[in-house]
Amino acid sequence: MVARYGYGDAFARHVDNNCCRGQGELCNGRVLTTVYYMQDADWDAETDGGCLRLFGSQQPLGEPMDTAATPLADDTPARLDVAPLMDRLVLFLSDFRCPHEVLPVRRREANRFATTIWYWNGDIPIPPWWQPEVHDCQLVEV
Ligand SMILES: O=C(O)CCC(=O)C(=O)O
Ligand SMILES: [Fe+2]
Repeated sequence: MVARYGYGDAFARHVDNNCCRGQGELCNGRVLTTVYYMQDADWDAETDGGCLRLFGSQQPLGEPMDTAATPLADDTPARLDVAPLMDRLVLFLSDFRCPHEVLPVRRREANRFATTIWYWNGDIPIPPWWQPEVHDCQLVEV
């Protein structure tokens, strides 16, 4: 998936696969998330925003898992802000262990481009409720 975030765009905190150790109603089979950033090389995260913010696990590790769809806790502190710098590749686990969000883009006229590829567990069928979302399908000149 290629995504373009313009001025003010953000992506609220979420996990890419709301799943606990392969179990749970909302499992969608995603195992590993890879994000590759492609915007202008002069992107300055301090002024332009758009960082990928990574949080700690949404459930304690090493304890019995609640495999029901788990609400995203909003009280765990951010672990790391990753600047979406040109040519940077970020990999993280898709499940409950890696909640994340995209902070708002703060520069007018800016385009934050990211290509996201999810590595899939082929044993898990794509659930009927999960359909790839199409957001803003304009072609953008770069
Ligand atoms: O663009 C990013 O940094 C992350 C995007 C993301 O979280 C997603 O597409 O699920
Ligand atoms: Fe995500």
